[in-house]
Amino acid sequence: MTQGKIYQSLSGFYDVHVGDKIYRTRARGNFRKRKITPLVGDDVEFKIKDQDQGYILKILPRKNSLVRPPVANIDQAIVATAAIEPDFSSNLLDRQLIGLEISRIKPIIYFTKTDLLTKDQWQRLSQIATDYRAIPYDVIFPKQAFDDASLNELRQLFAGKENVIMGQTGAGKSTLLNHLAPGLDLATGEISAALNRGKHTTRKVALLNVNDGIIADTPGFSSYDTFDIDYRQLGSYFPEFKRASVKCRFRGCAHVNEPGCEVKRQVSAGTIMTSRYENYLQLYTDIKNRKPIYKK
Ligand SMILES: Nc1nc2c(ncn2[C@@H]2O[C@H](COP(=O)(O)OP(=O)(O)OP(=O)(O)O)[C@@H](O)[C@H]2O)c(=O)[nH]1
Ligand SMILES: [Zn+2]
Repeated sequence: MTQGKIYQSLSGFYDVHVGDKIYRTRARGNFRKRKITPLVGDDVEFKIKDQDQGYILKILPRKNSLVRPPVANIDQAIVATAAIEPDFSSNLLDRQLIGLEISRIKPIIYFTKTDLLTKDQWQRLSQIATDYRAIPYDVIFPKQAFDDASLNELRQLFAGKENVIMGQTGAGKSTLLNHLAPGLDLATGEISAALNRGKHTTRKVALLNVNDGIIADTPGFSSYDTFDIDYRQLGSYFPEFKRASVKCRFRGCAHVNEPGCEVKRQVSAGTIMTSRYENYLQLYTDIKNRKPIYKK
């Protein structure tokens, strides 16, 4: 039996890396019966069949896993966030951040396409970056597209870790990775102007070795599922709400209609972003009113 890590998954095959060697494996039939799908990032035990082929026998316990993108054992996530083209969406960013908080994966927000901003847009977006930094999140807002300072900051943050890069289709994930590690030469796509939708250049999830770290490039997405959490827990996935809530008058304050709510006070005072609070209320209502999922 040999141990390795799944770097890539394609049509039922899993490429398992052991040092420099790659084995093309399949999962054994009983995984399917037990409804277990191996994920990119999984550490597995497998049996070598021929020289470079094999069967996965066992998936080792996962530290964590994400549904979208489907990866396992991730330390931190680079959230590629378009400043423009497509327009910055605080709702999309906050949803990604909440998903990561739920999975206990550290987010790093990287703004792309800051070079395309007009002066006014630049001021608005760089203020937004500052506000996210205060939450606090690691935020990289490049002065020039792919300047050395931003790339080096990112390289330092992800060295020695297992990372994932995520973000809306067309956000610039593959382009960013190509700048980080020019040897990768990943395909990138022009955004279709007519549809204003990305072309979905990246079709699969794959791990790449980049500057002493591992990174998963992932396909973009256009929508998000709602989260599998209790609506009363939602506030705890907003670090700045969680911090403020110790000063709310009521324990278990939902920060909606309660008097003496510190979160609402800080929204009025401008120390909590209004957009974050609005996104919170919207999600809170969505999750609260969600139809129960009946198990068959
Ligand atoms: N001006 C500018 N263009 C960028 C930047 N980043 C990406 N682009 C362009 O945006 C388009 C989409 O970039 P991709 O890297 O393919 O985007 P992606 O997020 O990997 O997209 P999917 O693979 O579909 O998920 C390409 O035409 C890139 O050249 C940037 O910082 N500045
Ligand atoms: Zn409150």
